[in-house]
Amino acid sequence: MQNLYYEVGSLDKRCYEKFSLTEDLLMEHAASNIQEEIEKRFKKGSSVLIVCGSGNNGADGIALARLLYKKYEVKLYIAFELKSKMAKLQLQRAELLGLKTVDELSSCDVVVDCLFGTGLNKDLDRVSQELIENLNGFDSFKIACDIPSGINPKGEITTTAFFADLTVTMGALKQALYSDMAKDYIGEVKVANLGVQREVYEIQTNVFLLDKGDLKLPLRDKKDAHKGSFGHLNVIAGCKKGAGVIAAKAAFGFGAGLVSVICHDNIDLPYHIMQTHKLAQNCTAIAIGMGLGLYDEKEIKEILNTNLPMIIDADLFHENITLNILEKEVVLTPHPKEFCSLLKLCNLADIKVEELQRDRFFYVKEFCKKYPKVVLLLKGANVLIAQKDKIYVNPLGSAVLSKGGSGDVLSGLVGALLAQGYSAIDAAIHASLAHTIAASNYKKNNYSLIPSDLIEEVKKL
Ligand SMILES: NC(=O)C1=CN([C@@H]2O[C@H](COP(=O)(O)OP(=O)(O)OC[C@H]3O[C@@H](n4cnc5c(N)ncnc54)[C@H](O)[C@@H]3O)[C@@H](O)[C@H]2O)[C@@H](O)CC1
Ligand SMILES: Nc1ncnc2c1ncn2[C@@H]1O[C@H](COP(=O)(O)OP(=O)(O)O)[C@@H](O)[C@H]1O
Ligand SMILES: [K+]
Repeated sequence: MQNLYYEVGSLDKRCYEKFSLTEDLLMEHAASNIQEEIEKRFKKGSSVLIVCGSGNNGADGIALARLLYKKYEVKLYIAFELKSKMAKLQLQRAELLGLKTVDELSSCDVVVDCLFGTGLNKDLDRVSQELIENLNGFDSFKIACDIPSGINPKGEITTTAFFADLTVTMGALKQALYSDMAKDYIGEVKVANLGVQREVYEIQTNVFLLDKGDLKLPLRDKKDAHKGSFGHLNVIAGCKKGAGVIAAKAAFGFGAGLVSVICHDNIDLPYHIMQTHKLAQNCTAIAIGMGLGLYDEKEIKEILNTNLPMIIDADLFHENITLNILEKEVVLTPHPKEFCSLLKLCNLADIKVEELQRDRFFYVKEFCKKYPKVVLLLKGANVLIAQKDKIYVNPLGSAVLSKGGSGDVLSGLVGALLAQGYSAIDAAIHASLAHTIAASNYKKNNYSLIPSDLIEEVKKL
C-alpha cells in the first residue's frame, strides 16, 4: 500500500524547513530521476524533445536538458515566457553550457512533457491544447514530468492531456493520477526521490493506493473446522435471478462454508448451493440488491432490519428503504450511476455521472462524512473503497471487467468474506483486490471474460 496526496507543495516546504534542503536541490533530483529513466531505455545519441512551460515544471525540464546535453541530442522547446525564478535560473545555466533552444517541435525518440505540473490552475487555452495534441501525435516514447499536463489536482481533464507512457512523479504519488479520467493518460508511474527517502518526505495521509501484495485470501488455518466454521451467506435473488446466482457461485468459490439463495421461484442452482424462502437460522451475512427489480417491501425491510453483516448492491440504491440502514456498518457497492442516485436519496447532491466522475474523491468523502459507519465501494476504472475519513484506491482493474455480471461476482466475493467474519472494510478491500487481480490473470484476451471465467480465476488465486 502506498500513500496518496492531494497536494505535495507542503511536503516540499517541509523539506526546506525541516531538513534544510533547497528548492534547487529538490529540482536537481527531480530532473536526474527523469534522466535515469531515459538512460535506462535509450542509448547515447538518441533524440530527446523537452517541452517546457513557464513554471517549475518547466524548470525541471530545463534542468533535465542540461543533464542530458552532449550525451543525447537534446531539443529544448520553451513554450511560454518563463515566469518562475527557478526556470529562469535553469535556462541561464543551460545557456552557459551552450545549449540552444529550438523554435519548432519535431518528433524525437523521446518526448518529455514539462508544460504544467501541480500548478495547473485553470483550463488549458487553445494554444496549450494544440501543443499537447501535437505532442500526442508523435510516435515517440512519452514521459510526463510529475503529472501529464492537462490533468488538474482533482484528477480532472477538462479538454485534453498528455498521453504518457511513463510518468515520473516528484516526491510522492498524487491522488490526481488515480482519478478514473487520468487512467488512460498516466502510463507506468515512478516516484522520484527528491533527496530524501520517501518515508522521510511523506507525512501521514488518509488516502492509500492498494497493490497486489495487499491481498489477503480467505484464511483456512484451523484444522478442527466444519462447513459452519466458514459462515453461511444468504443471497437475496430478485426478478433478474441470474445476478443472485452469479453472486452465490462467486461466494462459494471464495471460501464461504455455505451459500443459500433466497428466491420464491424455482431457479437452476448447482447442487452445492441451496435455495430457500427465508433467511437461514445460521445465516452469517446477507447479499442483497443485485437484480432485485420489483420486490415485496415488507419482506425486504425485514431483511434489511436484521443486524447481520450485509452487502447492498444495484437496485437498492434507487430505493428510500436503503436510507434506514445507513447508520449501520454495511458495505455498499454502487457503480457511478447508482452512486449518483444514492447521493440524491441522501440529499447530498443532485448530479449527473459526468460530474461525479470529475471529482469522485470529493463525493466519496462527503458521503462518508455523513455516514461514517458505512463502507462505500464506488466502482470504476479505479475503485474507491472508503469508510469514515479513509479512502483506499484499487487501480488494478481493467476494461476486461466491463461486462454485465462482473459487479455481481464482486458482490458475491464481498458477501463471502463478510460471512467468514471479515470486518466490512476488510471484506470490501480484499474482495475488490481478488476481483481485479483475478481479472488480470485471465490471459486469453481482453474482451471475452464472462462471470464464470472470473470466478474460475478467483478460485486459482
Ligand atoms: N517546489 C519544489 O520544491 C519542487 C517543484 N517541482 C516541480 O514544480 C512543479 C510545480 O511548479 P509550479 O508551482 O511553478 O507550477 P507549474 O509549473 O506546474 O505550472 C504553473 C505555471 O503555469 C501557469 N499555468 C497554470 N495553469 C495554466 C493554464 N491552464 N494555461 C497556461 N498557463 C497556466 C501558471 O501561471 C504558472 O506560471 C511540480 O509539478 C514539479 O514538476 C519539482 O522540481 C520538485 C521540487
Ligand atoms: N474499465 C474498467 N476498469 C476497471 N474495472 C472495471 C472497468 N469496467 C468495469 N469494471 C469493474 O467491473 C465491475 C462492474 O460492475 P457493475 O457495473 O455493477 O456490473 P453488473 O451490475 O453488470 O454486474 C465493477 O467492479 C467495476 O469496477
Ligand atoms: K507535466
